[in-house]
Amino acid sequence: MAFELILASGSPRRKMLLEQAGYTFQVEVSDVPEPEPEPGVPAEEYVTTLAWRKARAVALRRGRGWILGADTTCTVDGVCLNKPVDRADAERMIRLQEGREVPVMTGICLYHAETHQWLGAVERSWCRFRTLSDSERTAYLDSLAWRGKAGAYGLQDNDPIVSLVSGSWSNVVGLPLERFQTLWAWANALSQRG
Ligand SMILES: Cc1cn([C@H]2C[C@H](O)[C@@H](COP(=O)(O)OP(=O)(O)OP(=O)(O)O)O2)c(=O)[nH]c1=O
Repeated sequence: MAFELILASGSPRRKMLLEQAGYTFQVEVSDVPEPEPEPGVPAEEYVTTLAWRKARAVALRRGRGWILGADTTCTVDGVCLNKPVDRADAERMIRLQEGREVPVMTGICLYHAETHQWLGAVERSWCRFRTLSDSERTAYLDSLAWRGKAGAYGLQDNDPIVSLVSGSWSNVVGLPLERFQTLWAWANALSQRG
């Protein structure tokens, strides 16, 4: 028997990934605040904490089912690059990443609304950002393709400015499907045990 799954996310990429992987689920956006990490907080801890908060917020509202929260960030020299707030912020992020290999982390949390049991995981992949000419950078910023995406880019957009070097593709795009599959199997086993 499959248990109820709710995706606590407004990310169209997370919904797409979960649908393409064949899961049946509903969507309810958490809308929890996403403050920048405190100095010294490792990116892994930051994304897993936010994933937990997103899942828990929806769990407390709904009161039943398994709730999936996730959070994605890119890091450069330990600094998290989240979703750019505007064009200048996107440019700052792109300049920081150009010519470098950048780790991308997604934390996920499955939170059971009835028992308050939860399972968490974090995945890391590496992307390479090409060095851009001034006109390429301007054209990219003009395209607005950076909007709503951590690190100001979308690997799924197949733009040659970014390529996957190692690790999971789905992790970069917002949901590490391999990790999720394992957590979901655990969640189902927990629910079956009662
Ligand atoms: C690095 C990268 C991120 N992203 C996206 C995935 C996430 O939607 C977003 C990171 O922001 P998040 O804060 O993780 O997620 P979100 O605000 O979009 O959705 P919610 O909090 O409701 O779950 O960046 C891509 O689509 N492609 C990429 O290559």
